[in-house]
Amino acid sequence: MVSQAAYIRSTRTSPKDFTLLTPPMGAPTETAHKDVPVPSEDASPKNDEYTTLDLGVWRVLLPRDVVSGGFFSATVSKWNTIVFAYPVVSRFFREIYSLSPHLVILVLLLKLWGELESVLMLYVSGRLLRIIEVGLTEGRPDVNAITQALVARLIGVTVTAAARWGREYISPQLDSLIQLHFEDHLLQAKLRLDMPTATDSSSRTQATAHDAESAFDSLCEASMRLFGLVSQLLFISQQRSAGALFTVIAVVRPLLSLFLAEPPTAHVAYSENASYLRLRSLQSLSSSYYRADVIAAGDIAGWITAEYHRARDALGSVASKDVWSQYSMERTPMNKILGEWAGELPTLYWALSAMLRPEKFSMTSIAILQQYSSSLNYSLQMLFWDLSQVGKAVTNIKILYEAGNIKNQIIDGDVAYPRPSTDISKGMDIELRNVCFAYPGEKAKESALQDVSFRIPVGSLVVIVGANGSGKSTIIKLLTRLYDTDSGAILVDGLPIQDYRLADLRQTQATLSQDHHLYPLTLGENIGLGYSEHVDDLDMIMQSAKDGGAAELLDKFKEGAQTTLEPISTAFGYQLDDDKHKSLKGVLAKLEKTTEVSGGEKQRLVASRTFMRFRTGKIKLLCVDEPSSALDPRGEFELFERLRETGDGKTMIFVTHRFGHLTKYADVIICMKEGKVAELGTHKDLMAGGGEYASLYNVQAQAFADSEQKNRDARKD
Ligand SMILES: Nc1ncnc2c1ncn2[C@@H]1O[C@H](COP(=O)(O)OP(=O)(O)OP(=O)(O)O)[C@@H](O)[C@H]1O
Repeated sequence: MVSQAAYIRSTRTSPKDFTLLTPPMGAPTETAHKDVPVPSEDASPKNDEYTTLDLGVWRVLLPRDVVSGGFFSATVSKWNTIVFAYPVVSRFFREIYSLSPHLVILVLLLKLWGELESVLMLYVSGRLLRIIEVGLTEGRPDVNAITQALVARLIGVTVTAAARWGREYISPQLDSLIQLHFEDHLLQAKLRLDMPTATDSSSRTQATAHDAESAFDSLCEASMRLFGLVSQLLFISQQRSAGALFTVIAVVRPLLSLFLAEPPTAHVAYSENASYLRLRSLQSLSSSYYRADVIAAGDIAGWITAEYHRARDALGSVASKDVWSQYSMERTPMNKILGEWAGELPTLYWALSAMLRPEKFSMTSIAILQQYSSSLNYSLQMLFWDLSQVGKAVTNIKILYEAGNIKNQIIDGDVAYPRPSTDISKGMDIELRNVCFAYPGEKAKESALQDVSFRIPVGSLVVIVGANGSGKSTIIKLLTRLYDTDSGAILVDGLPIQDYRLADLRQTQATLSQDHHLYPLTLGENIGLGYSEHVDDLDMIMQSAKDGGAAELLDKFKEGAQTTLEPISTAFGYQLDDDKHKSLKGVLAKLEKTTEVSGGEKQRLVASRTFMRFRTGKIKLLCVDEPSSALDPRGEFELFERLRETGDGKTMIFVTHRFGHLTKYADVIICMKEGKVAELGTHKDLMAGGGEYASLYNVQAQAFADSEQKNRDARKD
């Protein structure tokens, strides 16, 4: 543990001074620092609310209030956290109690017994020792009394073992109830998040349902432990052989350890050490994730190893052990020495008592006192540990409940869509006016869309083309309100898109892109969820599968639409030996197996979901974003034809790189370049213009011409 003095000193000196003045064991010396690129001061975040500390390769940011106030400030702040969190903690307990009152009461009673038992055992053991001592001094042991004490002890031990078994048996049932209850809470909280909020790490909830279970456990343990400790203190201070003075002496050591110990404080840690980061990157290249790439690259294993050794040499002796271990290292041996001295106080007490009042002392008294002091020491240490978990538990409970209140960045509108005056069977009228948009946290110099304007009349077929990164998909994401524009406006049927109720708007849109995934559900559900009210309608599902080109795929599987391709895997093995547990390993391999489909087959399933969506009869806008990269040419042709036929009369937007037959049907082609509309018009107009579109088209046309020429030459030969 870091001493309080060293801890406070770190706040008064610069991080660099701190490292030089009081290097922790194994911490870098200045020479070691020279071997590695030291991050410039400017690179570190600056803030009045925290101070920095360098620990090996790590830079640790510590909250200034805790650092300057040290232990007391940390304790007060923790206490405040707990007191102010009372309403939320009481809601937490009420909810858990309502899940199963009898289980909660039973678990609490069993925990309570665990604490009472330690006091009872102190009493019974002391009594047994005394009876034996009297018997030994008188040369006539009191067999009855000894037997009674032994039986009492045996009963106590038996009840304790039974209570422990009961707790182990019952607690998992309550834990599961708590976990499922809060999993449900988090499920709903997460499902209501919009795209920018869900992908924003600052608003993403860190709590898990498992935290609820641990929080309940920590809070109960801490309360019970406190009860147990108070009972022990009262019991020991009432004993003739101990008394109040001994009780105080016995708790000095654990109390001192609390003052000397570094309280676990909130902190942020990161490493900017280039050699360390390089080591981690190189080490990750051995993972299965990169296996295919590393193999495909030829023999780069030698290069990886050599680079790893170079980075390791450059890192030198700078400690890279985890932050917590380094943070917890003692700066001086004084704390340990003081702690050990304090631990000797009970011995000093009984040694002095034996010298000053020999008539009142015996070996039995010494043994009993030692029992008392070690019992108090243990209970206090455990209580401090439990209390240290209470702050974390309270914080986690607050995070769990706050997950339900996270504000979505996309604000819902209140106008119903479609408006009663519009024709429900027709498409959407769309206009973009000077739209600018940058993704949250985007690192590129230019934003994704800059001053984009165009109009798409009801029922048009629009094709958006352009180079990679030119902003095509971003337009689709704004039209489906996955994101909102930074400036400018998107008008839908003449009104700003933000005015409409999101749920209404989404009901009228169908999107198909290569970003869509298969759900870990049945194939039927994967298609049927395009129209959730008919998720079990097998006829409708099969018809949609036919439209999306997935009907043959469903036929391939024994269980047809009931097949689950990627079930959630729960199988795991533990300490399986290659030779001894061959059959078990075989079972595990079978359990882990998922049914694979090809990339094109996956795209057909996702497309079928879109066709299912059309069956709602509410779709007014179809957005198709390059969904056919893995489809064979016939598959792609058929998909586009069926989409065109199905969506006839609706507004349709296709994003594509392939200048195939779609462009010839297009009412308008929008050609994007570097986030701006470069050109807009029909295929004929744009070809005649000889601009960006014509140049992209000609590259593909040339490739076709070349391959045709090759074929002709080959036939001649
Ligand atoms: N989630 C994101 N976060 C940050 N930047 C993004 C994100 N998605 C896209 N971008 C950036 O926005 C710009 C436009 O991307 P967009 O996906 O719209 O291009 P695109 O024309 O569809 O490209 P492609 O043809 O490769 O699919 C690119 O510079 C891209 O790097």
